[in-house]
Amino acid sequence: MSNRIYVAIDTPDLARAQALAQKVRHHVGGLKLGLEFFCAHGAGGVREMAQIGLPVFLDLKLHDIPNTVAKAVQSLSPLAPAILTVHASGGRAMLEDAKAAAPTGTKVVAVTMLTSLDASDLSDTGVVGTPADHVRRLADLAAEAGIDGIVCSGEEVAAVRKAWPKGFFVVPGVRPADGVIGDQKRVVTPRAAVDAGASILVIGRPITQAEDPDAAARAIAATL
Ligand SMILES: O=c1ccn([C@@H]2O[C@H](COP(=O)(O)O)[C@@H](O)[C@H]2O)c(=O)[nH]1
Repeated sequence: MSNRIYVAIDTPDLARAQALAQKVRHHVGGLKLGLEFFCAHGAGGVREMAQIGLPVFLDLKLHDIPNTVAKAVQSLSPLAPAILTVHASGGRAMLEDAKAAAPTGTKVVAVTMLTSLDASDLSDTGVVGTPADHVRRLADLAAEAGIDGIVCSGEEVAAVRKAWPKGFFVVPGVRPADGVIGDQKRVVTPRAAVDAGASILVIGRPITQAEDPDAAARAIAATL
């Protein structure tokens, strides 16, 4: 893949989202639209952003009973996103039904453990074991369910790729060495994520909050 960076366009403002995407379009490989954007603009907003000409990653992290998730995936199908997320913890049947409902060209990837969580957060939710154990368990489940790949942090991706060489690994929680970490907890640099086996990197604020987003995207791309 020529450019592994998907820029997270996290804003409810359509004009700002379009302007940001236009600014960085030559130095990223795709646009990631999440809940903040989708709740404000829905399918129409996604279509507007698709006109920029980059692959669209719809990061809606669907998580519900299998029938509801499958119907949601069907409703999103006309948008033909390049990538769509569901939560791995929705379980085997939900993952299987989500994949079955998705268009052929859409990669369905399962979020394992959010990069904003650490070992202590995991324990707060009653999960026993380390983040690496938890991610590995959910990655195995996703692979068995026929999902295309997973979302995990750069700290786990090498181990899961070893067990699932053909998987598609999405890594958010990516920060340049001098970057502001903010609410993320399991963080690696862009270079470290790629070296560990990330298929694509999701990078938001280090680009979108930079004084010059295009220069920030270009500088990160140059490290890869
Ligand atoms: O585990 C996850 C899953 C998704 N995300 C999303 O990625 C971006 C990261 O934005 P930054 O500004 O680079 O922190 C954001 O849209 C999240 O919803 C994640 O961070 N971690």
